[in-house]
Amino acid sequence: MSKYQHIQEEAYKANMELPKLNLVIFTFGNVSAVDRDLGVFAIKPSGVPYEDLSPEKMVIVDFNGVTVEGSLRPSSDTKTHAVLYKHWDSIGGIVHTHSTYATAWAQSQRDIPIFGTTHADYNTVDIPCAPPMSDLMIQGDYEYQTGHQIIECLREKGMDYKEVEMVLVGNHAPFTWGKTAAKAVHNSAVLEAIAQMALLTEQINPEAPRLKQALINKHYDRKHGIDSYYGQ
Ligand SMILES: O=C(CO)[C@@H](O)[C@@H](O)COP(=O)(O)O
Repeated sequence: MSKYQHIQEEAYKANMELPKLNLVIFTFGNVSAVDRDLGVFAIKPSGVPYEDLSPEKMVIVDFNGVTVEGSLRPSSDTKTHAVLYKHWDSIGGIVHTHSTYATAWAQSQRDIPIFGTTHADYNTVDIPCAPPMSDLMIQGDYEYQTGHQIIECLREKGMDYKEVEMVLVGNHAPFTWGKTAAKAVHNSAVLEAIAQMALLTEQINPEAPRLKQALINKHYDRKHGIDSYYGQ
């Protein structure tokens, strides 16, 4: 039994949720799960269809993106995951998809405006869209630079990765994260729903106003505040 079995199983289960939630077709995404004590994460092998996955096929990689265990090549996005784990020390899982609506906002290079309470249940701000990668970044260590582009985007906007657990990368697609791989998948599904609702909102009313601050605070706080009264 591998000493990495627990994160391989966590990553496997989380990856298998992506097609079930209609967040990917073919091999359009990847999930990873980290073990901070061991300094490694388990990630989907590159280009392997979801139906062919198993826990043992999850590749074990260190925070420099170097394979530690596994015979398959890890996801082509491995270095982006590695950079985020290295810089954000409380995240436990990362998801990358090309889910249709979130990706459409990313391709449009637009933050997703906070139009309604669904959005405010999860975030008090517009979902940030990082600028597209420069030629220099693309010609350099592209996936490593993508990680830094995400970190820099949140830093510039004064956002805390512990509060805003989702981002769009301009011209590319979304990345989400969370305390666990399952939470990161949950955040991907939430992001996709918010992205679809925001697009429809703008189509129905191109002048739709952003949600007023009192409602943003009310909805976020009743779910996440110290006086939260959401759920059991
Ligand atoms: O971003 C992309 C493709 O544009 C990749 O994330 C996607 O194809 C998944 O790649 P991997 O199979 O994880 O290497």
